[in-house]
Amino acid sequence: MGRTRLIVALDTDSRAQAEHWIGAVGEAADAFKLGMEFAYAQGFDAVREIAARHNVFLDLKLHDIPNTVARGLTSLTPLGAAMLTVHASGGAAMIAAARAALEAACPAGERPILLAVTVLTSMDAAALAEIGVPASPREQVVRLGRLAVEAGADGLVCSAEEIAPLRAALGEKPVLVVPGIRPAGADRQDQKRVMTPGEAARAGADWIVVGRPITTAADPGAAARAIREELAHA
Ligand SMILES: O=c1ccn([C@@H]2O[C@H](COP(=O)(O)O)[C@@H](O)[C@H]2O)c(=O)[nH]1
Repeated sequence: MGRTRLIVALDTDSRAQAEHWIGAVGEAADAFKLGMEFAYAQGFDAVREIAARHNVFLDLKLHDIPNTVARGLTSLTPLGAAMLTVHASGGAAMIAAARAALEAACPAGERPILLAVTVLTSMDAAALAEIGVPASPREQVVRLGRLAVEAGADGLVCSAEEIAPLRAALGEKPVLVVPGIRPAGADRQDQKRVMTPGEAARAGADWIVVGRPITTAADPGAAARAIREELAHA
């Protein structure tokens, strides 16, 4: 097995569906992602219960003024998630406040990994231009990635296309978590910046995040195991 680990995104509003996917995928997943859809529908007790049994990436993408993000993260830490997200575009002060809040809320060495989402993998250059950003996704990801890591983020969420430029700019230390993963021939759906699991692994992803290619498969367990095989042989 290479260094790249698999996070399966449990994008559902149903606890029963999430538990079914967890059971089907089993040890093929290194972690499970819970996001807005699950947390808003099922509440944080359900998140806590799953995090007590599994490695959980709680992807709520906080984006607000520094004080509000800091206090929000403080409230999330008792849930036991291993990784939490904020938007890098919230700025350096917000990210620094997020890091300080996690350090204050958790014993040394036990805090969740703080990840900053750079440019959503559903966005291309045209989508960035629409919001007034006259840069390529690659340029914007490196700009925001540098800002976030210098402000205290432990890692970044980016597409596989930006792994090499981020490593060149920031070295090996930041944890790179990579959604926008599609097995060869799979539908991109709303994702714009995509690569296959093997390509992302060869590019140096620490983690890949895969949702619908696994959860909508006829056999989610087999789909997850096939991705693990691809990672192992990358
Ligand atoms: O830039 C981002 C940040 C987060 N995500 C999340 O990853 C999964 C991807 O799901 P797929 O079904 O494999 O497309 C999903 O939970 C997103 O919220 C992302 O895609 N891009």
